[in-house]
Amino acid sequence: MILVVGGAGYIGSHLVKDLVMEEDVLVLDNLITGHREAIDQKALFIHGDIGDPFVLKTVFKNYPIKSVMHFAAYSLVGESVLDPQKYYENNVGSTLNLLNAMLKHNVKNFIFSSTAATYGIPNVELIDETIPANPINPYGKSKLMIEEILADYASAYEMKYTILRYFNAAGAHESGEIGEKHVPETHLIPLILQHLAGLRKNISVFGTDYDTPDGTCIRDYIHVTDLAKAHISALHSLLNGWNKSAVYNLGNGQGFSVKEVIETCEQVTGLKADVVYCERRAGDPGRLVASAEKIKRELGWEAERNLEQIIQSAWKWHRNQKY
Ligand SMILES: NC(=O)c1ccc[n+]([C@@H]2O[C@H](COP(=O)([O-])OP(=O)(O)OC[C@H]3O[C@@H](n4cnc5c(N)ncnc54)[C@H](O)[C@@H]3O)[C@@H](O)[C@H]2O)c1
Ligand SMILES: O=c1ccn([C@@H]2O[C@H](COP(=O)(O)OP(=O)(O)O[C@H]3O[C@H](CO)[C@H](O)[C@H](O)[C@H]3O)[C@@H](O)[C@H]2O)c(=O)[nH]1
Repeated sequence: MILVVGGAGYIGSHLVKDLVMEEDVLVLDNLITGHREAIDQKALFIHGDIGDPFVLKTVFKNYPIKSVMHFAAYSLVGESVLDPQKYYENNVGSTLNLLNAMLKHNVKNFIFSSTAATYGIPNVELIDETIPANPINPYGKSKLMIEEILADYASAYEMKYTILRYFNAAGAHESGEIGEKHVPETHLIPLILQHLAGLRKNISVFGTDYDTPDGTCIRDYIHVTDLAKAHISALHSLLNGWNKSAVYNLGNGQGFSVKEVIETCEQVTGLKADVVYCERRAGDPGRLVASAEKIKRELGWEAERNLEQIIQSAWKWHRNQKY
């Protein structure tokens, strides 16, 4: 059985929907930002918090967990600057509880949701895993702290881990049943689509003076189903002992500016966006694009869906929402 912590959230619920096809899955989630109805019915669900040692004891004593996938975290960069305590408590403190409970119950395989925010503002075209981590906000730092703890736990306690540093997750499940539902929503693609669906007056572009061809920020958007598939590859590799502990970027290797994303949303939907140009948002690097060559080389995974397919799947889901 695989324990998916945070499996009621956006990315976790997409992974669960695919993973239940091949494994028994137990979801542990406190539903603080997740949604009960997003959890596939074939998965078991425990409503609880990894900060609670009793919950962890119950889970690890009563279920034959062979591996843990850990999606649970707070992940709003701006909020992490205003309230770092909240981020270090949950993303570091509670995650440490989880790791220690795993050790106590002799569960040694761990897959961790990390982020491109660990790189900070690297001044390179393509970011590969040799670029030194240098996070510039408490969110990115909280993720890097766990990465470092994992390296120490792996050498001291034979824990095996895969760290997956996602770039910009987007898109929805092909079934149209689940999609990106953050409250509040801060991510670019869902905000544009909510605007085009008539739920927001306009879409803001944060900054037009970046050192990029059209002056707006460039990001690497990766389909949530491609992310789910990478987790399943990582799981196979850990369970079959194919690979050592490792850190991998997950991206498409292609960058799109904010303006290009808006244009692609317009093309996909056939609707015209009302765009408002604003000041830069604090802490946004101008360009973040992954090299995902390492995971392709070592695990054979690569992203299969492009920006247009990401937006098409997201739009299919948005149109069915009753807000
Ligand atoms: N969305 C992105 O673009 C992106 C990019 C890089 C990394 N990530 C990371 O991926 C992971 C998932 O992101 P998401 O967008 O699906 O977020 P999300 O908020 O939708 O999902 C997080 C889930 O974890 C649960 N949770 C939080 N704290 C918990 C706790 N202490 N105990 C139990 N459950 C808890 C929440 O209720 C929620 O269901 C996060 O770790 C995030 O930092 C996301
Ligand atoms: O209304 C908006 C919202 C966003 N943007 C811009 O669109 C780009 C993408 O912004 P998102 O908020 O969608 O995503 P981020 O790149 O800020 O952050 C995402 O990727 C990061 C790593 O790169 C972290 O992991 C983080 O958790 C995850 O949400 C940025 O340039 C942002 O300035 C706008 O112009 N207008």
